[in-house]
Amino acid sequence: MIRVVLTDIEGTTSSISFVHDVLFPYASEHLADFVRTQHADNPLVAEQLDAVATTAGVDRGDIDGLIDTLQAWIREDRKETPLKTLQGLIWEQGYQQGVLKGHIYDDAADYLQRWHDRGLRLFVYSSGSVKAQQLIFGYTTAGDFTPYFSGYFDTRVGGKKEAGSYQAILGELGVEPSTVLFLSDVEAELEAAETAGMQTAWLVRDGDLPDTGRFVARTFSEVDTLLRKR
Ligand SMILES: CSCCC(=O)C(=O)COP(=O)(O)O
Ligand SMILES: [Mg+2]
Repeated sequence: MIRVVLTDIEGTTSSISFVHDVLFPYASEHLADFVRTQHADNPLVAEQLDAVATTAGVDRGDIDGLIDTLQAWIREDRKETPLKTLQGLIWEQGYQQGVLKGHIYDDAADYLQRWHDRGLRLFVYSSGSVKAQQLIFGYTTAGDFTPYFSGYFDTRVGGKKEAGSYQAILGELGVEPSTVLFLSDVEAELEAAETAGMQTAWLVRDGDLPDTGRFVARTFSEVDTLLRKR
């Protein structure tokens, strides 16, 4: 029986276009100013810049080079943990100023609440940092959804296409793998979760439905039919 729902964000609870056409451009626009004003005073920012310098082989004192690297990573949609941490800190300002409002599909909003109220435990696993996850769900156009979640996981447990990441999450949750349903729009992530023993549902929000042996759903309402059966 499924007792835990672990959900992806982009393409699953929230639209890809919100992330790519709103969040990423906002981070790109404010990155240089944010890094230049914060890099000396904020230890968390300094730590991320250390990691960018190491990963990219850029001199740590070359702030322009580090900013150029981060801008390239945003364009390439790289899931690098220091970029994701910095993006979360930059988006925080936008959400707090009311410039950003998180997108959540109506059906996701509806069923996250219903599943929580039915006693299922809900967790997030996204490439966005835990802070970014709490912000997108804390400041949605439909209100604050953070009370429904029991916890959040980001790339600090590992990449989303690696089975080891799901094993690490299972270790932290302390539950049987088959009691967890992982929701995502990316097949390689579903495969990794299945390797770790989780059940999965593939959210296909737009376009043709794939011909696959996996459970495929357009909406969380369709996922609910699976939850009620298993
Ligand atoms: C937490 S909102 C921003 C999402 C993000 O930065 C991203 O890269 C999308 O990753 P996901 O794993 O949710 O597809
Ligand atoms: Mg996704």
